[in-house]
This record gives sequence, C-alpha cells and structure tokens, in this order.
Amino acid sequence: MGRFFSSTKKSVSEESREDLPCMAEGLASHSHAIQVCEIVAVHKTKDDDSKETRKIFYISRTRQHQWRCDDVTFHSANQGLCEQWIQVINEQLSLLTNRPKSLLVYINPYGGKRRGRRIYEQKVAPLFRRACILADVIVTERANHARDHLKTEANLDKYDGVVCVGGDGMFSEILHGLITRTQTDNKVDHNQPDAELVPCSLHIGIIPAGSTDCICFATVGTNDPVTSALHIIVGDSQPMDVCSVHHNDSFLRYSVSLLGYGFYGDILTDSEKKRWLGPARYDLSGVKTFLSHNYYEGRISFLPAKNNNGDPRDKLQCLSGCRICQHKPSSTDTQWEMSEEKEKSDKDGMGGWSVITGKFIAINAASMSCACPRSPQGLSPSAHLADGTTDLILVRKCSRLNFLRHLLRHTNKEDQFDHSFVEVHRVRKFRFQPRQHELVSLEDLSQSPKKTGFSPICSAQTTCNHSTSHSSWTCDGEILPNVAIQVSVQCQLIRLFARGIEEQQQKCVLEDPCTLSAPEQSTYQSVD
Ligand SMILES: Nc1ncnc2c1ncn2[C@@H]1O[C@H](COP(=O)(O)OP(=O)(O)OP(=O)(O)O)[C@@H](O)[C@H]1O
Repeated sequence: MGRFFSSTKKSVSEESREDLPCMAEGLASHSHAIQVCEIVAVHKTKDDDSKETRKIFYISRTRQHQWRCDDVTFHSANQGLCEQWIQVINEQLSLLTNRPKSLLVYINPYGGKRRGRRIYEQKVAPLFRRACILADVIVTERANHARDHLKTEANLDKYDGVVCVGGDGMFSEILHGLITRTQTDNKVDHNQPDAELVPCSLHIGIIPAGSTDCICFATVGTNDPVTSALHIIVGDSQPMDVCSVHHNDSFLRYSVSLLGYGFYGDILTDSEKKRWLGPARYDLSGVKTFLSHNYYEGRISFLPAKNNNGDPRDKLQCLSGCRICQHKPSSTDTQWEMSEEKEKSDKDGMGGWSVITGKFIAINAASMSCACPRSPQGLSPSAHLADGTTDLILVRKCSRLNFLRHLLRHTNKEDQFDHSFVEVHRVRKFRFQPRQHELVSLEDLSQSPKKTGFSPICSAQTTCNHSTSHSSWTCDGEILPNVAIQVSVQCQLIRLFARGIEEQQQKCVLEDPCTLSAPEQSTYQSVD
C-alpha cells in the first residue's frame, strides 16, 4: 500500500523537506507501521503558515494497556498525490463496518468522584467528534433511570451501541436494561430459569467513571477513559457470558463478575451502612467481616463444565483472542448436551450434577478473573470471559489464620486454590440451598462449647444479625433479596466494545497488506 513519512507532533518546513533523502536512508531502522484498523480518522487542517494539510489520527500504545490518539501530518508539494493518499485511506476505513456511527450514551453524574460528566465532555466527546460518531447523551436523574429508559423507551434501532459513563453499578443498569429489552422484543420469558436467552445485538462501551470499575479493568486492562473511547471508536468486540440468577423460578438479577455468599456478601451488606465513608467503607467492612469470622452451612449443587473448557488451575489466562472463548457451543451442541444431561439424569437421578454439603466461610462464583488494581490476578486468575462457565470457589470453615493466608494470595501470584480448605470447580450451572440457622462465629464456638447446634452464636466483635442466620449473596455489588438461588451461565449473551487484555504491547505488523509504514521520531513528513 506504500508508505508515508511521519512525525507525531512537529509540522514540516520547506527546508526540512530538502533533507528527505538522508531520512530515507535511515528508514529501515526507524520505521514503524500503523494498521489501517487503528486509524481513528483523517482530517483537513491548517498548519502554522495557514497552509492546508491532512492529519491522520491513529492509536498509539503507551504503558499498561493504555492507548492514546496520536497524529501525523501529510505534506506534499503535489496536492493531487496527497489527495489520492487520503482518498485511499478513507476508502479503507469505510470498509471497516464494525465501527459504530451512532451511540446512545448514559452518564451517571454521581458515580465515583462525581466526575462522569466532565470525563465525558473533556476526554471522550472530542474523540467521538473526531471519529465522526454521533452521540445522543442522557445524564441520568435517578438510580435506574438508564435501565428503565433502555427497557421501554429508547429507540434502539437508531444506534450501533450503548455507552455507560460510570462504575460497575451503572454498567449493571445498562446490562439489565439491554438484556431485558432484548428478551421482551423477542418474546422470551426471563423468569424461566431454562429459557434460552437471545443475545443482545448492540455492543456496550464502558467509560470508567466510578469508584469500582472492575468490568472495564477486566476487559480492557486499564481504567482509562481515553483508552475505552478508542476501543469504542475502532469497534472492538469482546463477547461476554452473563449468569442469570433465579429464586424459585422467578428472575432475580444478571451477573457478569462476582456472585459471593458469606465473606463477600457480609462485606457488602456492612459497607452499605457506611456509604458516607466513600470507597474507604470497603476496607473497614472488610476488616470487620474478617474479624467476625463467620461461617454458613448449606448445600451447593453444580453442573461441571466440559473438559474443553480448561480448568480453573491451569494458569491459562483469558487474554485478547483467547482460544478457549472462541469455542462457542452451537445450538446443536447445546441440544446434544441437554439430551446427554437428561440421559444421565434418568440413570443417576442427578443429570451429571455434583452435590456438596458443608460449612463455608465463602462461596464465590467468578465469571471473570475479577482482577482489579488491588488484586491484579483476581479471585480466579484463569476464569474466562466468554466460555460459558463460571468458577465456583468454595472456602470451607478453617482457622482465621488459614483464611488470612488464602486472602493474601489474592494479592500475589501464588496459587490461591492450593489449600486443603479451598476447592474450585468450573461449572455451567449451580444451585445453593442454605441450612436453617447456620450463622456461627468460629471464635465463640471454641470459647462457648455449650452453644451448639445451629442457633446463631455471636461474640462481642461479631456482627451477626440475630433476626437472620444467613449471609447474603452479593451479585456484582448488589445484595440479592434471596439466599436460595439457581444460577445458569448464558454463553456470550452480550458484547462489549473491548478486546480483552492484550498480552504485550502490540508491535506493528509490517507484512500486513493493510499497513501504513512510517519512520519513528522523524521531524519530516512527505508523501512518497
Ligand atoms: N442520577 C443518579 N442519581 C443517583 N444514583 C444514580 C444516578 N444514576 C445512576 N445511579 C446509581 O448510582 C449507583 C452507583 O453508580 P456507579 O456504579 O456509576 O458509581 P460507583 O461510584 O462505582 O458506585 P458503587 O461503587 O457504589 O457501585 C448505580 O447503582 C446507579 O444505579
């Protein structure tokens, strides 16, 4: 396709062009390439001498998965040649049909440090304008405004995607709005736990502007609004599994990251009472819950995943282009699996389900690694975003010291499942049934041998609520109203404007026929 000589910043001068032959000699050692799919836009601009020039805006990679929009300026004494170049680039760009042209944007003005609106206006909107993307913006006026608008009012035919400016709570609103709307439009009753849900046709983009932005971090590798905006502009696509959660055949919620009973459920319940503390509430409630050291009894049954889904301990991280996630079961696969399940069920009465009854400090289902800046490996480092499974982690009753050892492994690279009291299963479905009156403080149990059975026992530092002996489920940061739940993983139900975490800074691909080459750090530009 040819080459253009470039500089990312400086403009060209008549004198400098005379030096071009020298620059060309050093081309091989200094050249880098821009893939057409990473060009943001081409625009006419004026240089310092008011001469008309063409600027190419493109993606450059900086540190830790962050992207920036850089530019090169096209100059040539031959205007016709310059125009030809621009025309060819624009033709190539028009072939990229995955790029969104029209977006519906919801901004939560109160998320995180209340900077959502400013982040969008200053960092994101200028990039969308540069890429000629039309955006209809709605600043939410109350909780669930975005969800309700998506469910009923929004004219979704007009858009190629929905963008959420906020944190994980705001993302959850968009997720619920879009999935519910898709099922309603397709006459699917989501109260049926076995209903085959229809995947959403619109992509979701996340501009991180909350106090917790775990979904963005897990799918992009960084919490940076500019990087997220660029992933939206180039039309990246990352499929994602969604767990549907039911209680007694009625729908409760959808989850894409963590369903947690016991330890994490207790932390969230406690932290909700301390909202005034801001993000520090999670640390405080974490310490308090750890010291309380409660465990809960119940029965967990699960349908294990197939072997080709890998294993939670195989150390195969789900990265951009993950091979495990590319194997999406077809509907014939699913039908075959269902008949196989039925056959087994006829034989053993359980349909391949496993059952574990016990005392648990924590029961967690991680549908993604749940990595965040504090826990770079996450709760399940090898969990996959789009393989149709969730990693069920059972932490049985153990000493406080052992539990601390387990928790510390979330912050380092040691195998956090390598403890006798921890087990992990990759599953497609699971159910939980609590045993009545199961809240017990381990501390008190050792100090008060008379207090036995299943009645709640609480020490001074225990925070147990005497009106209930159960913990609660946290579902992506929301507390569920019921404890007995059924969970089913809906494979690749949604798509994000993301590409998963890139393994390393991608180098340019010089062999790619759709690649434009340019010398690095040159102060000169010219059309070859
Ligand atoms: N205009 C609004 N007024 C009040 N609440 C809103 C508004 N818009 C959205 N919300 C709600 O605010 C909650 C938190 O928003 P968000 O996730 O954006 O920020 P956050 O700081 O990460 O919050 P959290 O850490 O509590 O999840 C969401 O559950 C959302 O439903």
